[in-house]
Amino acid sequence: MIDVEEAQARILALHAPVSMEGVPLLEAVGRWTAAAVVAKRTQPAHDLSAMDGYAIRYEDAAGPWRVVGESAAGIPFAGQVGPGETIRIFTGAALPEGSDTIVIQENIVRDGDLITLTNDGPETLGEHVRKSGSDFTTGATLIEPGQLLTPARIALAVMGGHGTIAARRRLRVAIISTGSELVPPGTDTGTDRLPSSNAPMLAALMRNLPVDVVDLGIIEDDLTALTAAFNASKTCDIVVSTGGASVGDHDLVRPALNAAGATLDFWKVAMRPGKPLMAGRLGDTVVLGLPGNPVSALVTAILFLRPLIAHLSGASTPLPPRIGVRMGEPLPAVGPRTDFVRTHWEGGALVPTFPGDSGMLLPLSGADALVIRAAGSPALESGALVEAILLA
Ligand SMILES: Nc1nc2c(c(=O)[nH]1)N[C@H]1C(S)=C(S)[C@@H](COP(=O)(O)OP(=O)(O)OC[C@H]3O[C@@H](n4cnc5c(N)ncnc54)[C@H](O)[C@@H]3O)O[C@H]1N2
Ligand code: MOO
Repeated sequence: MIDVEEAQARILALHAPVSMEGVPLLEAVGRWTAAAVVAKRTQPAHDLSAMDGYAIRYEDAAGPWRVVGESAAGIPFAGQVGPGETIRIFTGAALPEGSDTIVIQENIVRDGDLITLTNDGPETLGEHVRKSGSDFTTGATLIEPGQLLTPARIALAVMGGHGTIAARRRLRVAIISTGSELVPPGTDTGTDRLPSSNAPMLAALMRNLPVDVVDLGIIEDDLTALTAAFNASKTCDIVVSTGGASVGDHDLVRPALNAAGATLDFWKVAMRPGKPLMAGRLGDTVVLGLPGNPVSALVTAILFLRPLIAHLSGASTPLPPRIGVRMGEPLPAVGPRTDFVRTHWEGGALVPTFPGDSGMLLPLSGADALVIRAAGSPALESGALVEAILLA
C-alpha cells in the first residue's frame, strides 16, 4: 500500500495538461489560465476622481473656488484648472490638468459659479484621487499561468484589455457505476437492489469544473460487460469507476481493465476510507477505480479525481487546500491508514460526525470538512490544532 501523498503524485504524473484553446472571458469562470495574462493597458489610464465633488489644486485647499467646467466619466474637461478655480467632477471622471485633489460635494455650498467650504478642507494632497496606474500598468503580469479564473480574475483580465483567455480545453470524463445490485435513480429497487447514487454524486462534484460528463451507466458484475464499458471510455480523458475495486469474487474492475489493455500504476492506498483505490492508464485515458462505498467514493473523488481534473486542466496547485482548525472533541489514536474524519462545525471548531461508517449517506450529508489524521498519529485532546479539507 502507498500513502495518500504518493498516490496523489502518481496520479498527477499519469498525464500532462491537455491542449490549449482561446476561451471568451464571459465563459471562462472555473478554467485555469494556460499562459500568463499581461496587461495591455494601464488602469486607471488617467488620474480619476473617486467621489462626486469638485477638482481643485491642493495649494488652494482653503477655497473658495470658481467653477469653470465639468468632467464626467468618459467625458473629460479639456481645459486647465488655474489658481482659485475648480471644476464639477463625478466619480470615475478624469482630473483636468492643474487639479490634484477632490473636495466632496457634501463639504461645500454652491452659489452660482462660486463654491465655499462648509467644514474643514481636504487633509492631504490627492485626497479622493485614484492615481493613473495605481491598479496596474501596461506590461504588468495580472494572472500567472495555472491560476484559477475566479470572478475577480475575470474582471481583472477584462480590465487589462482582454476579451478571451488561453485555457486548457474542457475534459471529457466518463463515469462507470459497477454493481449488479444497482438500479438507476428513481426506479424501483424491489427487495434486493439499491439506487445507484455514486454517479449523480460524482457528476455533482464535477459540475463546476471544466468537464463534460459522459455517464456510461450501471454495469453489472460481468467481465465482458465491464470490459466493453472500459473500452467505450477510451475516447474520454478520464474514466472513473465506482465499486468492484476490492477483493471479492464480484470485484471485477481490475480484471476488466486488464482485458481492455490498461496498465495499472497502483492499487490500494493507506487511507480510511478509500483503501481499494486504483489508478492507471487505458491508452491515452487516465483510469481511476474508486471504491463503491459512497463515503469512500466521495472522499477519494475529492482527494484524487478533482485534483486530476485540475491538473489536466492546467492548474498549478491542483491539490485541495488544507486549513488549520481546532477540534471541538478529543480524537483517538490513528492506525496504519491515514484517517479522513468526517466532521462538522460546532461553535467554530470541528467535531466528528457519527456514525463514521463508509456506507452511510445521512451522516456524510451533514459533514462540513475532512479532518486529516496521518497514519500512526497519537490521540488528541479537545482543542488540538488539526489540518482539514473543507467539503463545501
Ligand atoms: N475482505 C475484504 N473485504 C473488503 C475490503 C478488504 O480489504 N478485504 N475492503 C473494504 C473496503 S475498505 C471497501 S471501501 C469496500 C470497497 O469495495 P468495492 O469497491 O469492491 O465496492 P463494492 O463491493 O462494489 O461496493 C461496496 C458498497 O457500496 C455500494 N455501492 C457500490 N456502488 C454504488 C453506487 N453506484 N451507488 C451507491 N452504492 C454503491 C455497494 O452496494 C456496497 O454496499 O470493500 C470492503 N471489503
Ligand atoms: O476504505 Mo473502505 O473505503 O474503509 O470503507
